[in-house]
Amino acid sequence: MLDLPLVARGKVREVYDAGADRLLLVASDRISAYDHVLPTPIPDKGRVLTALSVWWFEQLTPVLDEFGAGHHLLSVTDVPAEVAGRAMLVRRLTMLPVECVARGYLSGSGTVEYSRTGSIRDVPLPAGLVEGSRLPEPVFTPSTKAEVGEHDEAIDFAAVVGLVGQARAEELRELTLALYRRGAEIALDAGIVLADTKVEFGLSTEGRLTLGDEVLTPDSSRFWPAVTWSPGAAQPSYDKQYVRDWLTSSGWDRVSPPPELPDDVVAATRERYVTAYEQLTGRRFA
Ligand SMILES: Nc1ncnc(-c2cnn(Cc3cccc(F)c3)c2)c1Cl
Repeated sequence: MLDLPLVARGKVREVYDAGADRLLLVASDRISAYDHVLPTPIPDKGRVLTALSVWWFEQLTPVLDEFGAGHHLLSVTDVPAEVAGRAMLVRRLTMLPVECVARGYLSGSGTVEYSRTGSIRDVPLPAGLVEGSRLPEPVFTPSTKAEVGEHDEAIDFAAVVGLVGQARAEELRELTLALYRRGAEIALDAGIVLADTKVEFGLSTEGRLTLGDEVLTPDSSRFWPAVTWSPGAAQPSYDKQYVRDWLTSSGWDRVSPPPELPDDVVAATRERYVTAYEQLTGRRFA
């Protein structure tokens, strides 16, 4: 354990107080599936997802610049040795109470909402869309942060205005959609469909809108292999499908504590994370 005060613990990540208006975001090798954290770690998952976040911060800086916004990353080397490579030293922000989600494809809760209302939030959609369909335009589908372990609660744009004011709400929507569009374009060039993503923003001590948290990772986004994309059914997850399929085949009831993963599923899943990183960034994962 790090000798820093723990600020927050998620399913697969922790946040520590690094003093002087700084935090340490640590990504573990834990993997979650069907809302359960599995007992078997995926070696290097934390390091791959941290390296991917760092790379996305670099790729998305031009978009942030357009909006006069910044990002919170300070360093990945100025971190304790025991978490080297899987920790980000970041500026402490005053986080805005909105989970900013952009969807470019219909899936999960989006499909449920669409099948009930023919739209997603306040955005009417054409008829005939199915699970996995690409949306005519990406849609901003915000939610409020739930307590740890709970699901985020979908909210509409008016509720975002209520939380952060009209101008800030419009800024969050436009910036979230711009970041998603740029990320989806880069990902598709690398053979990965970025179906949706969740980003979080905060205000820096100077009051500047700042992109926080992790960015465009397979844990904060739906990654689908482009080659298997076929609307009409649930799309296979780029990184978690081996785990999901094995858990289903194991007979696990999805309620009792999940079973250990076999070595071959662990190895194949590790390879998916490494391959996603190398395909997206064009860099070898060390
Ligand atoms: N730059 C920032 N300033 C202030 N607060 C945060 C912050 C706090 N929590 N989270 C979400 C989270 C990230 C990882 C592990 C968790 F358990 C929870 C983000 C950040 Cl990133």
